[in-house]
Amino acid sequence: MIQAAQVTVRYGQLVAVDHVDLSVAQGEVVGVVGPNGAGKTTLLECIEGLRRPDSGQITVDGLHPQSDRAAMALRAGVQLQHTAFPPRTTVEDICKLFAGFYPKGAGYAELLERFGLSEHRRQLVVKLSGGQQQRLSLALALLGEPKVVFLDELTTGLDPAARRVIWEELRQRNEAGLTILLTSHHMDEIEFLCDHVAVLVKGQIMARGTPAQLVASHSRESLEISGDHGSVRPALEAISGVQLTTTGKRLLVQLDDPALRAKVDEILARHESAAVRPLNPSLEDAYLNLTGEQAHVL
Ligand SMILES: Nc1ncnc2c1ncn2[C@@H]1O[C@H](COP(=O)(O)OP(=O)(O)OP(=O)(O)O)[C@@H](O)[C@H]1O
Repeated sequence: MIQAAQVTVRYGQLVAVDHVDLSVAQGEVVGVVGPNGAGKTTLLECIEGLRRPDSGQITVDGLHPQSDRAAMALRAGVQLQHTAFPPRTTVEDICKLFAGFYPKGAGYAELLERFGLSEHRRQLVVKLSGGQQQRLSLALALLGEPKVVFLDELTTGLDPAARRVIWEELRQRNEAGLTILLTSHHMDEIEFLCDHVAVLVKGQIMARGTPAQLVASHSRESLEISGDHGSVRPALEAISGVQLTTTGKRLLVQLDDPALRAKVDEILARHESAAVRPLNPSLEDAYLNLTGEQAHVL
């Protein structure tokens, strides 16, 4: 459905997207994750046809995103990271306007109901809360029953219940064949929705795979120690390959090699005042390890 080959975008001296290859099969859900400024939005804008890359080739369902714009608009739905709505329009006005763009766009009432916006249909769009505007922009992206949607920071600013509704809606549409390319900073969202993930750092893809593959290859065995961890710290620090991070009253212990666990356990057994909890490896751990340099800078 989406083929991007060697896509490069420069803003002056900055290479925001650097020879990126990305392919998304029909019916697949792919997430692009990465630190702020990694180039995710820029890459999506190129695939959506909103920005021309300096070099590289992109096709979406066999179309060229920029030269086949009219045909693209009928097949692809887009939710931008920020959407500016016209100031004097109501929710219903904007839905009617968008519905008019598509042959199958009339059924917006159901989408508004699904996304909890029915009661706001006569309200000015600019008076919606940030989360409500986000839900509206997602409803508008789905209005034309597209074959593929591009969702930039899908649920940023949404309350937990709204996130669940949106995840379920997308999952159902994906099961019915919708292809989804999204960006998100929420690893739980990526794990819930995505078949594949690409990790973008400084414009380059530095890892890709299923969420489970990324967890298996890039997360480290971790333990959390609460209680009296001050006394145990020096002994753990002395083990090469053990990383310690203090988070509030807790000590996070990460092992570069699972074989170090026996040594760590031996030390912990001598310090009974320290309460130990093993942490399940997660996509967030894998992400932080992959983008460690950026996490460190922050
Ligand atoms: N129009 C622009 N002109 C100049 N530089 C830009 C422009 N848009 C983005 N950039 C720069 O390009 C880099 C990539 O930005 P981009 O918005 O694609 O990152 P992102 O991964 O989407 O970030 P975020 O997670 O913060 O949304 C950043 O360093 C940004 O400052």
